[in-house]
Formats: sequence, C-alpha cells, structure tokens
Amino acid sequence: MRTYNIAVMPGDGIGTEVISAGCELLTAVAKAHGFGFKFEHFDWGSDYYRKHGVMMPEGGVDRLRPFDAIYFGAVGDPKIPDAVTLWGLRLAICQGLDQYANVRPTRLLPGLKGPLRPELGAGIDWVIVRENSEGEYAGVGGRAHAGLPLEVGMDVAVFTRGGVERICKFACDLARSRPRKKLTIVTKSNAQRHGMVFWDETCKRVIADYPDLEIDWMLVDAMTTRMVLKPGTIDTVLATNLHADVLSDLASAVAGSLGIGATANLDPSGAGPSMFEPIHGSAFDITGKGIANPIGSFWTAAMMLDHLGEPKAAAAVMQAIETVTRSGKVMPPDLGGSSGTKDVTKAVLDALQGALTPA
Ligand SMILES: NC(=O)c1ccc[n+]([C@@H]2O[C@H](COP(=O)([O-])OP(=O)(O)OC[C@H]3O[C@@H](n4cnc5c(N)ncnc54)[C@H](O)[C@@H]3O)[C@@H](O)[C@H]2O)c1
Ligand SMILES: O=C(O)C[C@@H](O)C(=O)O
Ligand SMILES: [K+]
Ligand SMILES: [Mn+2]
Repeated sequence: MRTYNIAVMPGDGIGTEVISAGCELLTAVAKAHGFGFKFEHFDWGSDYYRKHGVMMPEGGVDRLRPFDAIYFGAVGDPKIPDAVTLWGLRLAICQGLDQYANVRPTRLLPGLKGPLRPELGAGIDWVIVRENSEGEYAGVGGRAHAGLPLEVGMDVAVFTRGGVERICKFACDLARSRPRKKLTIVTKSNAQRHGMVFWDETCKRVIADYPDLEIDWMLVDAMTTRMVLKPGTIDTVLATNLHADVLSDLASAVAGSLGIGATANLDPSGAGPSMFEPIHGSAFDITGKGIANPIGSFWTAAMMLDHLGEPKAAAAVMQAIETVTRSGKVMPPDLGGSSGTKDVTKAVLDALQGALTPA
C-alpha cells in the first residue's frame, strides 16, 4: 500500500485542536482511497520552549528532511514573545527547508456569504503567492544603543535576484495553469525605491517569458481596495513576504473568516518536504473553548493531498467541506453558527463518507 510519512506538528493554541481534527480526516480519506499515512508527532512549540529553552531541538530541521510532508498547526503563546516563537519554529522550518513559495488560495465556499455584497463575493477566486524566504522576513537588522535615548531598531528587507526570479516564475506558472491566465504583481516601488524597484525590474524580466498571461501591477495599498471593491478582477497574485501576509488575512476575511484560509509552504524543487498549515495563528482568545473552525486545516489537508499526488482524495476532501458549508446546518461561530470543532469535524467526515457511497 502507498504510505506517506507525515511529520505532524500541531504547535500551540488552537493549532493542536485543528490539527488533530485534520489527522482524523486524513486517516479517513486515505482509507477510502486505498493508501495510508504514517504520522510522526512532533511536540515542538511553546510548551517545548518552556521545558527546554528552545522551540525545537538542535538539528530539528534536518530531522524533518526525510518526511514526505509536514502538517503544521500554529505557533504563538501569550507568555512568550511572538518573535521568539515565530522565528524559533515556523520561520526556522520554512527558511531552513527553503520552502520559498507560499501558496494561499481563497474562494467563497458554497453557502458562505462573507461580508461583501453577494455579487462581489461571488467574484472571489484567488490564489495569493507569497515570497516565503526573504524580503521583509530576511531577519537582517539589529538594535543599537540599548536602553539609551538614542536606541534604534532596524529590519532590512532583502530582495535577491535569484529569490525574486524564482518566486515570479512560480507565480507565472501557477497563473498559466489556471483558466483565466491572469497575474497581478503587487509592489510598493513608489515609496521603497531600492528593494521594491529591484523587485519590479526583476519581475519584468521574468514575465517577458510569459506573453500568454494577462499581467497587471498594483501598489499594495490600492490592492486592498481592489480586493474589496472589485474582487472579480483578480485571479493569481504575487506579493512580497510581508505584503502577501497582510493581503492573505484580508482575503480570508472577505471569504468569510480567518478560520478557513489554507496554506502550502512549498519547496518547488522537491529537494525537501513542503509544509502545510492553516493561515491563522494560535488564536489565544478561543484556545481551549472547542470552537476553533477546522475548515482551514481541512482545506490545507486537501492541498497536501494534491501535493502528494492524490488529487482524487484532495477533491473528495474539498467536496466534503463544500457539502457542509452548502447545507449551513453545522457551522462554527466564526461563520455565524454555534457548532464546535468536533461537530464540524464529524459533519465533514460524514459528508466524506456520503460522497464515497455510490448513488
Ligand atoms: N503560521 C502561524 O503559526 C501563525 C499565523 C498567524 C499568527 N501566528 C501567531 O498566533 C498568535 C495570535 O496571533 P493573532 O491573534 O494575530 O492571529 P490569529 O490568527 O491567531 O487570530 C486572529 C483572530 O482570528 C480568530 N481565528 C483564527 N483562527 C480561527 C479559527 N480556526 N476559528 C475561529 N476563529 C479563528 C481568532 O480567534 C482571533 O480573533 C501570535 O503569537 C502570532 O504570532 C502564528
Ligand atoms: O507572518 C508569518 O509568517 C506568521 C503568520 O502571520 C503567517 O501568516 O504564517
Ligand atoms: K498557521
Ligand atoms: Mn499571517
């Protein structure tokens, strides 16, 4: 039997709640489609940090290399600085494994209304490509004059020719694979006259090889308004690490909730494993209440199945999610209902079984 080795890392807060739901779903769909998963559980995260003083052990990234994929929850703890937790785990893994392409699809799922007027909401069918290895997240910078009135803090955004070229090629190929063959490149080169101008110049060279694509450019501030006011004019979007981080939370919100957004952190070279996670964080405000929406982690599971070469299983998961959202009977609080994580999970599992039963 085909068996995939998955590193499961729930992390912190609601990460643990939605990833255990996601593993249940993955187990069920694999069984139905004649393959298997071998899950190895990693307890790295903020509790690990409290015990060991680090978010993951030394050599942690290398321990992840042999896996077929990583299924990740979220990281972040109210008692530990966010920069320690994020850099100690998520960024250490994404950057350490050179998962340079972060892919974030957004669509208005059937039955969901979202905050936009129906004729606008219906136009949401986007994929945001986030540069995931450098830019504003390069980690270059520092502090000086500690504690003095002169104190300074700096983060330097780093754009390399190789880094921009590879993500732009990736976004162009993705746009080409979608029916509308449309790409929007987001920038801020009016204000950031070095790195962002270089981003534009480098992207311009890459897109010359894609004459079949319809390409436009947007300044990031104006992009937020286009997402809200003219969502149907957008298809594939390329943006820097930070710009895409912000735009993708907005994308999830206009599609209904941060609880449904899915992410793939891909190493397109295939040299190492890719990592799949819902886009949301550890959500301190709802941790432990049993109400976290697991749909983002299910959609993420579908992305992982596609990546592993199991498109039928991936489609079955999406179909099950859509059966549940379409019926609207079992909805979590962030989507206007009152069902908990377990109820939503059960509803999706039931829909999965139903979808598998021959008519
Ligand atoms: N990739 C990651 O691991 C990741 C992503 C984002 C934030 N974070 C971290 O998470 C912590 C909290 O950050 P934040 O509050 O800005 O973002 P968040 O995504 O954790 O939460 C923002 C809001 O969305 C709600 N929400 C998020 N996911 C939900 C779900 N599945 N179901 C229902 N509601 C949901 C939360 O309750 C909260 O009100 C911070 O430490 C931050 O650094 C980590
Ligand atoms: O910016 C980050 O990487 C953390 C989080 O906001 C995310 O989107 O994964
Ligand atoms: K996450
Ligand atoms: Mn984010």
